[in-house]
Amino acid sequence: MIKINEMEIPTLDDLQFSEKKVLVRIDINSPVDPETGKLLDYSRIKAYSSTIKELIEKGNSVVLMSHQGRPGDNDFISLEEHSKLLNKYLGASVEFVDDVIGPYARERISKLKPGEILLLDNVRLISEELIEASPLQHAKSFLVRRLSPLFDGYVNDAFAAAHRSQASLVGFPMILKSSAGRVMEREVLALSKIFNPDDSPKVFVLGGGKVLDSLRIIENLVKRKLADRILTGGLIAELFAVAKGIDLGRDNINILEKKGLLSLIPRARKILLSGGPIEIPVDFRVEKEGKVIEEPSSKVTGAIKDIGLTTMNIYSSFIKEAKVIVMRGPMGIIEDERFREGSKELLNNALESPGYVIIGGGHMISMLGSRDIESTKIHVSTGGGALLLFLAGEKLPALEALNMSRGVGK
Ligand SMILES: Nc1ncnc2c1ncn2[C@@H]1O[C@H](COP(=O)(O)OP(=O)(O)O)[C@@H](O)[C@H]1O
Ligand SMILES: O=C(OP(=O)(O)O)[C@H](O)COP(=O)(O)O
Repeated sequence: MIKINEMEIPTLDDLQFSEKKVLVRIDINSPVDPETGKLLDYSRIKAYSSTIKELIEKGNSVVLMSHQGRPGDNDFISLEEHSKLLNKYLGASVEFVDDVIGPYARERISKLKPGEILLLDNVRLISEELIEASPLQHAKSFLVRRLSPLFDGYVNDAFAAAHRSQASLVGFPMILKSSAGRVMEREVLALSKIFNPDDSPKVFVLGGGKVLDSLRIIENLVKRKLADRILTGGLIAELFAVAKGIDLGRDNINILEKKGLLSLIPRARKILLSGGPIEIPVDFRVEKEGKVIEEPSSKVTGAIKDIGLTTMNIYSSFIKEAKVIVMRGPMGIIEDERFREGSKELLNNALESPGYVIIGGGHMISMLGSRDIESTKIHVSTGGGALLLFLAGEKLPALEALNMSRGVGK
């Protein structure tokens, strides 16, 4: 049992699943090359071997479930490639089922034999999965009602998605005997141990494209006075620049508008006015007429794709002085080799600094590449938004649902 934040979360040790049929929610949502549609990084896929092997070795049959991307985004793809990689890293057969709750999936699950492993297709193909609702509401979803009768138990190992109150993450623990998986257990225990709110200076490096997540994280960090500096990059940096009254030029404003982000400007402005320790880039690396140039944030005319050199130096000086550095979300469009330098530079400075580094998020983890990170001064989390919200002290719905699940189920 994990006891944390007044919660008691069952682990695999508490439920001792053996010779059962177990639904396992993992998070193998991974960066995708927008040109080829192929996966760019396998870190999350590799992470789940221990949980799956432990269940199989006890004679259980396992059905894996995950999301990939979001409908409408170019990384919203089927999990077929993921199943081949799971097969490779597990060293066991993982059968891909191109269905989620339909008759074929249910038929195949009902015929599972001990030791067999299935991977269902992208759970966000089911529209109700994208609804944020309570565990009890999601317990009544088609997803939960169609699948839960087929299983003896449910394991949630998707720490990286634990901040989402979505059906596959919070509904099943209301019906089935449930536990955290080993990835979830390790992340929660490790982060609770290493993250001491009193350690300072604490520098957060927040970038990426999930601006709503980042705003929620920054509001928590500022409210709880957990950050000594918040260095922004990616789209969140652009939002704060506009909130500060900086004109980023029509191209960049159009991108923010197209993504529905301009309505978030008042929230960003409120954070700035409250004295939040927010740093925004003083220059950007932009693409203009096919060329890559650097422009000061006060005179941007090209399409912003990364932070600029002066900003890299300023941010690096903060990082070098930090006792703890938390990084989530890249500084630029790292899928394009030309716009990786900002993220790479800050990551290198963090790893070379005397501070303790916590890095998370599918894209930022991919920046580690094959670097040897066995050092004791870094924690690589599978989570990005989930990691930051957990560190910021916010309740994670998936953990809350597991806490509520004690005593539930057959
Ligand atoms: N300036 C930018 N404009 C548009 N997209 C950006 C920008 N900087 C970074 N991104 C995008 O952010 C995405 C990663 O964001 P996110 O998913 O929040 O990171 P993580 O996976 O590390 O949590 C990448 O696809 C990247 O292309
Ligand atoms: O990649 C994830 O989050 P992250 O981008 O914060 O690392 C999780 O899989 C959650 O994905 P979502 O943000 O589409 O719900």
